[in-house]
Amino acid sequence: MPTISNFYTMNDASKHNTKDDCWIVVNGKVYDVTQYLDDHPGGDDVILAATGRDATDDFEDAGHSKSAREQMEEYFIGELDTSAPTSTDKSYHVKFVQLAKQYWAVPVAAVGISVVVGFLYLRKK
Ligand code: HEM
Repeated sequence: MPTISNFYTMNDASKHNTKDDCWIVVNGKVYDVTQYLDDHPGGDDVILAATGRDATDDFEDAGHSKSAREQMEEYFIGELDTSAPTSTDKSYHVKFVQLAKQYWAVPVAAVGISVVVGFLYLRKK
């Protein structure tokens, strides 16, 4: 029987980063491990620290057993949607708007100073 999978972006997953609501992303899959945090032999802190990002390396580095990997599937809730832009993959116009928002004061200050200097210069004449 075909299974229909949910898709979540990294942004969606990163909103679930507390002890009462905790999702992790490992190997392109999203897991809701809220109910498992207290039972995790490696402690809840390591899992909480791995939220909001790809936790594959941390998960693999811990050398999880086959049974740990099987147990993990109980918490599977969907696949990672990699088609959505992430914070490290922004289109040029998004970057431009962000920079414009961040640095709008620079051209405004330059124009303001020029106007004041021009005004003072004209008054001296
Ligand atoms: C649903 C997800 C997870 C499950 C079911 C799970 C399960 C387990 C289990 C059963 C162990 C005991 C050793 C073993 O049998 O391999 C373990 C150990 C450990 N886990 Fe996880 N784990 C999960 C996610 C994670 C994540 C995301 C991390 C790191 C960010 C992590 C870090 C560790 C560490 C560091 C240990 C070693 C503890 C020690 O040896 O003292 N685990 N985990």
